[in-house]
Amino acid sequence: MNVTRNSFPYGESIQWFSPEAAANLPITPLKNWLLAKGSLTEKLKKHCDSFKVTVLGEHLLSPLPHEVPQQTEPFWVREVLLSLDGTPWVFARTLIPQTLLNNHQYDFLHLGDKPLGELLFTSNDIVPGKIEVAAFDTCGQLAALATSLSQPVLDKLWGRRRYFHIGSQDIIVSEIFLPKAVENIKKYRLV
Ligand SMILES: C=C(O[C@@H]1C=C(C(=O)O)C=C[C@H]1O)C(=O)O
Repeated sequence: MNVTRNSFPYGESIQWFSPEAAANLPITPLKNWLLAKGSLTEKLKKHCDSFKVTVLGEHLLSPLPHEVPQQTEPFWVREVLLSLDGTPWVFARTLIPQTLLNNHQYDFLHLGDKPLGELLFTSNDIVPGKIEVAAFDTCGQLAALATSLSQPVLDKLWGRRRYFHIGSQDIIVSEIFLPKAVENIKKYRLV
């Protein structure tokens, strides 16, 4: 894996759509992964012996253009790769409002290689919200990341964005399925 923290952030600005409004959603089983409501970490762990979170970078950053409308203050941005048995399957980018960083109930700043989902899905105060979807071009920044991971991008990369409500604040988690994930999900009809 020859990605480095030097290229962080990798995130790419895109228009997200509600699944109902999205054109040409992929067919199942990939569609089911895009719209699954539970922890992606737990879902991925069922399909490997070794699951790993690799942090590509974490920092207070301004959102990408149009990423968080009406918001100007910086967010804590965390980008990771989720790998199954050494192969990256998912690129994830999470935006955490600064006001939540002072919330001592959740230690977002020191997650390290612990999956964020283990925190988000174990608190009754964190409420999963809507899911949006998007398809990233084969010539974009995330496609370049996949290529650098020795995963040629022959088709659009599908991703989803989920909102997690904590009080009046939202954590925004986007997850893009890399070619190897799509290949295995389709080949073995993984659920
Ligand atoms: C939100 C979840 O956490 C996962 C882990 C992440 C991380 O550690 O940064 C980011 C996105 C998710 O794929 C989940 O498991 O559903």
